[in-house]
Amino acid sequence: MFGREFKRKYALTDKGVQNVKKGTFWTVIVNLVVMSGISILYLLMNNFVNLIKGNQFKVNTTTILVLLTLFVILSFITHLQQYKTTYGLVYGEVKVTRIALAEKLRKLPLGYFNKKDIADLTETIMGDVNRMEHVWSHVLGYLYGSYISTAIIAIFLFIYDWRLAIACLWGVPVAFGLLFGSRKWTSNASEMLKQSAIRVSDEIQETLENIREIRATNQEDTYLKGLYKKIDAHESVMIRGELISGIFVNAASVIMRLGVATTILVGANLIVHGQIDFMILFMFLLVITRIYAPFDQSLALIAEMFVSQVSANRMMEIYDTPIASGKETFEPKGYDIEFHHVSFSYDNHDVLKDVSFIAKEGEVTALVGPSGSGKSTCAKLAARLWDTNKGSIKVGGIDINTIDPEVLLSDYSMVFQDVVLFDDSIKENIRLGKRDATDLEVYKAAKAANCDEFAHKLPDGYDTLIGENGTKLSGGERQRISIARALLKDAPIILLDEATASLDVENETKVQEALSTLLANKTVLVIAHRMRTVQSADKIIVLENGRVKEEGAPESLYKQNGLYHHMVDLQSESSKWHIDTLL
Ligand SMILES: Nc1ncnc2c1ncn2[C@@H]1O[C@H](COP(=O)(O)OP(=O)(O)OP(=O)(O)O)[C@@H](O)[C@H]1O
Repeated sequence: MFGREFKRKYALTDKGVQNVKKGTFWTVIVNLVVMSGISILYLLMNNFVNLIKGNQFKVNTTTILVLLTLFVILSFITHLQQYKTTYGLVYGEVKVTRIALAEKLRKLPLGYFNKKDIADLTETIMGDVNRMEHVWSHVLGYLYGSYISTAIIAIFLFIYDWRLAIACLWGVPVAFGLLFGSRKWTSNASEMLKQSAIRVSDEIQETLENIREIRATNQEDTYLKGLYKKIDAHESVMIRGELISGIFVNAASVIMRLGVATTILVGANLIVHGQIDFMILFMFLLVITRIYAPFDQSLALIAEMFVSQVSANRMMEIYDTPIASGKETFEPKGYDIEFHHVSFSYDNHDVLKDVSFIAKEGEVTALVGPSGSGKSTCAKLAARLWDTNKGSIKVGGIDINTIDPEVLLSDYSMVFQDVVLFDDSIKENIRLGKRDATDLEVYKAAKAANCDEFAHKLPDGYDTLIGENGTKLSGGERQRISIARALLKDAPIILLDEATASLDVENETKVQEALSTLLANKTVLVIAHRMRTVQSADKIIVLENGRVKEEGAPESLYKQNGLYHHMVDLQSESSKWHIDTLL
């Protein structure tokens, strides 16, 4: 009952399954103890009937008082245990699950995030885990405990009088059958609700992120109208979902309660024919109230369980996605990067086709080519941010697909176009390059990347908080922090994707100096649109439509009169034109 399938179905950890087992056990005990209270009521009623008939009490009052006291004590202890095991332990499960999901996401290949949007993943870690928390604490133990205790009580009832037992219990399987039959509708409604909630939060996120552009283009009304439309749609889906589960839960509850009527009918019939006496019917009616009580609550819980299945499936999908794994040691012979017939596509969009080249250690290799030709993709593949579809990439003779990405990346310094900064101080953002770096090392790298110039103008210098993704800084300042980070890391492989694109000429010259110290004797792969930044490279690879079109040293390549030649000429033409028109 509580095996692997159960664990997967409710996205539980091993400890979580153990806790549900404990919760179930104590729910069974609670239900049986409560049921034993009914025997005391039965004894009291029996005494009362004897009193009316003018007979002696069957059980004396002291015994009944002792039983009552025992019942109260047992009830208190068992309810307390049930509370502790069901509600208390589950909070640990929530924390462990959130950490496990975040840890898994950290190890997933970038391709996974291409298919999922961030609002969706946030909804899983926060919303879905919250929903499951309620199922783990309030539903599973209670439901499974009620199944088991009812089965035990049903066996006793059947032994006592099978006719009354059937009259009393027939409604239970029918009500549950109806709910299980409605599962498809409730699950669909829940999935639709989740999707519409994600659409609303996506829209809100997009509006907030692009607020400047929306204002600049006077699109506030259009955006707000779109948002209101999505909120309205979400409300309708929510009402429809509540209605569907409400209809089925109430119908099931009514069916189950019909059991009271049939028990009275069958019991009265049996009394009339002298087959049972009134006290037996009375006992069955007492038992019914206790059997129905947990099931009545269970009907609503089952509906919640179906709905929660959507959340559990979404969590399991993250758990089940294979991570980019590999060996934990990386001992290459040198740091040459070799692309061997590499092909790659994002989903079904072919981007690189049979690309082969070598970026040698101690040299600067530049990737150039028209926009969209696959330059950045090559850099991302070289760092195993994505895995190749065909061919291989070797560093120092070792296929990088066989190395754990985290281990591999410790040998890379990267400065990409889209700089990522955290809402922390400038100093801590730079220290990300080398966790154990001293303040002095951080300042040295910062100075080399020309961060001094802007950091000293800020109120708290290097301790100034820079806002989410560095919103309080300019593009060039953000890029200099990213370069300082790379300088601090000082790894043997350097990937620079438009590293100095956001800098003005003065800053670019200074940062280039710092970069040239960093680049000495390393394997450097540079992507640049501006041809003058790659003219000092040792080798240039020209990409066109995902294929290597030309390859060689800048001067000899220029002489070939091919695409590179054309690009260099075009850029010097356009810069002349730009200056002329400005003048
Ligand atoms: N994450 C992604 N998901 C889907 N397609 C992508 C993704 N990243 C890039 N692409 C597509 O892959 C192709 C190559 O992109 P890439 O960024 O490698 O080109 P690039 O040569 O670096 O371009 P640019 O010079 O404009 O930066 C483009 O058509 C782009 O639309």
